[in-house]
Amino acid sequence: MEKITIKLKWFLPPDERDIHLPSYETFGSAGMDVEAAVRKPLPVSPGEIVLVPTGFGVALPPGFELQVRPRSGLAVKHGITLINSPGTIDSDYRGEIKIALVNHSRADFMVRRGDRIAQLVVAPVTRADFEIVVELDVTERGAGGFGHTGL
Ligand SMILES: O=c1ccn([C@H]2C[C@H](O)[C@@H](COP(=O)(O)OP(=O)(O)OP(=O)(O)O)O2)c(=O)[nH]1
Repeated sequence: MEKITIKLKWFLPPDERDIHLPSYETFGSAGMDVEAAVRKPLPVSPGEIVLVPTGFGVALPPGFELQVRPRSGLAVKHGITLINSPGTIDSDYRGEIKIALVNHSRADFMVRRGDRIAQLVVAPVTRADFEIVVELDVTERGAGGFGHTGL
């Protein structure tokens, strides 16, 4: 398994670094769970979007991104997911990473300090240039899409 090192900077003063660094929960986890660095419990009403601080920022090596993804348990049990899923952390971003939660349930949800609210997946980035052509090559699918093979 490939492993890279990511520089991480706390955005919290030393006496508020009780938040755990993002970490893999099991040997085979693809994502590192990330904790909420809220000072006090933060309610998320039905339909509401909140930006939750994580207390840290990173400098990714060029050629990598971090994808911010929902946790399935929070989504299925509480309707809590990410409004921008998957969020993109660019390799040149130097601000605090924030998690854009949305509450799709009919009940209030409370985000508490240290709650594992999302997961971060390290991913390689491939960039592309465009080559302008007059015609695209012919395929069996053609312009079929959006369920044209049936549901
Ligand atoms: O869930 C997220 C998504 C983004 N970001 C930060 C890191 C990312 O590098 C930056 C910009 O994100 P993005 O490119 O998705 O936002 P944009 O709306 O295109 O803004 P910008 O014009 O600043 O690039 O915001 C987060 O902290 N959390």
